[in-house]
Amino acid sequence: MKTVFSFLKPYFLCIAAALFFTLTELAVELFQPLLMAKMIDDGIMTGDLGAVLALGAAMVGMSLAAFASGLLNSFYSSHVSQNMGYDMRCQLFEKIQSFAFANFSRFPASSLITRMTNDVTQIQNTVFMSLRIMLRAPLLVLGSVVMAFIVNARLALILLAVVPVLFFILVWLMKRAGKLFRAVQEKLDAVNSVMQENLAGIRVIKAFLRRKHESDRFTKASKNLRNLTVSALRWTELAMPLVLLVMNGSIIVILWFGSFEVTGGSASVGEVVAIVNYTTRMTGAMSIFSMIIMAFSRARASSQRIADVFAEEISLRDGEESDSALMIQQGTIVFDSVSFQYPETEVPVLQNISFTAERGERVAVLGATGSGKSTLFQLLPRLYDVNGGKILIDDNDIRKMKLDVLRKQIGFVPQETMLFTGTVKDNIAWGNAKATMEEIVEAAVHAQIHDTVMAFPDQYDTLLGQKGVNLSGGQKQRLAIARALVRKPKILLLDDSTSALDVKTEQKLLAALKAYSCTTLMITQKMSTTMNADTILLLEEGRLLAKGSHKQLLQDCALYQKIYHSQFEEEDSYVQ
Ligand SMILES: Nc1ncnc2c1ncn2[C@@H]1O[C@H](COP(=O)(O)OP(=O)(O)OP(=O)(O)O)[C@@H](O)[C@H]1O
Repeated sequence: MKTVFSFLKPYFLCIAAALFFTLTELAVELFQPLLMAKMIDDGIMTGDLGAVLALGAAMVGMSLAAFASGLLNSFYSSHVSQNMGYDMRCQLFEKIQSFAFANFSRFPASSLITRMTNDVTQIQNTVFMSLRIMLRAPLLVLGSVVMAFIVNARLALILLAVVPVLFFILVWLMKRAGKLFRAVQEKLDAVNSVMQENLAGIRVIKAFLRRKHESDRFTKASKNLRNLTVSALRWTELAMPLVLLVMNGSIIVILWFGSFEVTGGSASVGEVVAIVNYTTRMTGAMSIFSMIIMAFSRARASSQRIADVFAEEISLRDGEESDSALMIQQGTIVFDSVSFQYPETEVPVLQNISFTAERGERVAVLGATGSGKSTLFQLLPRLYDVNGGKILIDDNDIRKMKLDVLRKQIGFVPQETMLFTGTVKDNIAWGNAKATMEEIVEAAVHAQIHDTVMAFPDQYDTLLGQKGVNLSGGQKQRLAIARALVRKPKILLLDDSTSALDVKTEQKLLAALKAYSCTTLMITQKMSTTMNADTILLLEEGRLLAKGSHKQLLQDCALYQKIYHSQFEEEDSYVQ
């Protein structure tokens, strides 16, 4: 719970106010039975109407004070819990944003979503309850025992014997349930994960008629969640009946001994009534306490899960040089004996890759599927760091550059196009928040999407659905390219980003890119694209098999010749 306490620190004064009003409310509650006893013994038993009225008026006044204190306590409790939850979510979001790709392999997206939503809510609810009633419950129990001693010490001894035993049983239950609730939250992650995959892949699921299969997967995950929650709740639900049994038993014992005390003259009727009243209040408080145990044990588990995210060490260090000399001026890229393997795998994905891409050069990256092309691209904006060798941009090792500086000047169009809910304009400007409308249109024109956008009913204000569902594959790709171009990048990375474009549109797009004089690396499978590149890198199983111009490779590289002939023969056979 250390994490929760650190988030509560800024609200120290509000917490103090909430506790103050809890104590006021509690003081009134504890004095009420005392006044009642006095009213019975000094007013009702003696027939003194004046005393009854005076004590009655005092009781009404105190009840109003308790009401006002309760309201103010609620106000401060919700202020603290909601703001603390807000702070926690914002800081979690910031932390997750700073995660490197390797960190995400330890925290799947579904689990991070549960942590940011459900886990924070569990903590918020518990903080609210704690400030509102949790403190009140143990204090009411303690206060009741003390007041019972003031009223009649002999009868109060019964309570003193019962309360500690009950308290230890409740704490034991809480610890046991806590472990189970951590597992419950993990099962909730699993349900969210299935749900997330289903929503993202709904088209494939329908197309492959896999609804039944997916329903079964969801049912299985939900059943696991239900079963574990039920076993966790069994422990916590044991608490309430246990409290009621023990406390009601205590009342019977108090009445039994009380009757002897009253007969023997060592206790008054009012005293016995007051002690029974305190015991009833304690029963209520203990019942609330047992209910809160469930929330508390769950919040402990949630707090640990949130602490795990905060404790996660970011596996990618930001460069320390803020020197403007380390800005990208030219965009010359040097890969110097670069090797790389993913953190979770044993096998190197790239081995000893060396090449240079001069300013404004167009480099085509070619290779079989799984040969490491996308991985090579991900190393440039430092989505991962190299394991061996180094990457230089304008002679600066990219690990020394500030991540912001580096990424700002790279236009990256990943293989899987990612668009956001919003307008076409918003989606292009996403690449450069400061872009003017002219710059947005200019980028769209160069990306060959402007005419298509102008044909939409609302043109640049046309709303795109989630992930751009209302666009074709080629339209999405061109919008993603426009988003990269609006940054006016020094380096442009196109990861198979023109695969859905016809040859004519692709050629127009490549010609338009000349206006940017950026160094362009493009992964492609199309010979028509490769032929126009200044340099071609041919990858095979993570190694750089050949590099050179189309002419050179066609002369010297057997694999390149094979790819070339296979594609052109294929095209010829289509023509025939
Ligand atoms: N996040 C990852 N974690 C572990 N291994 C990965 C990860 N991403 C890719 N790989 C592995 O790295 C190798 C290279 O993958 P990469 O995506 O770079 O290939 P590619 O040449 O771009 O393939 P394609 O043309 O199919 O996109 C593959 O064997 C792949 O299984």
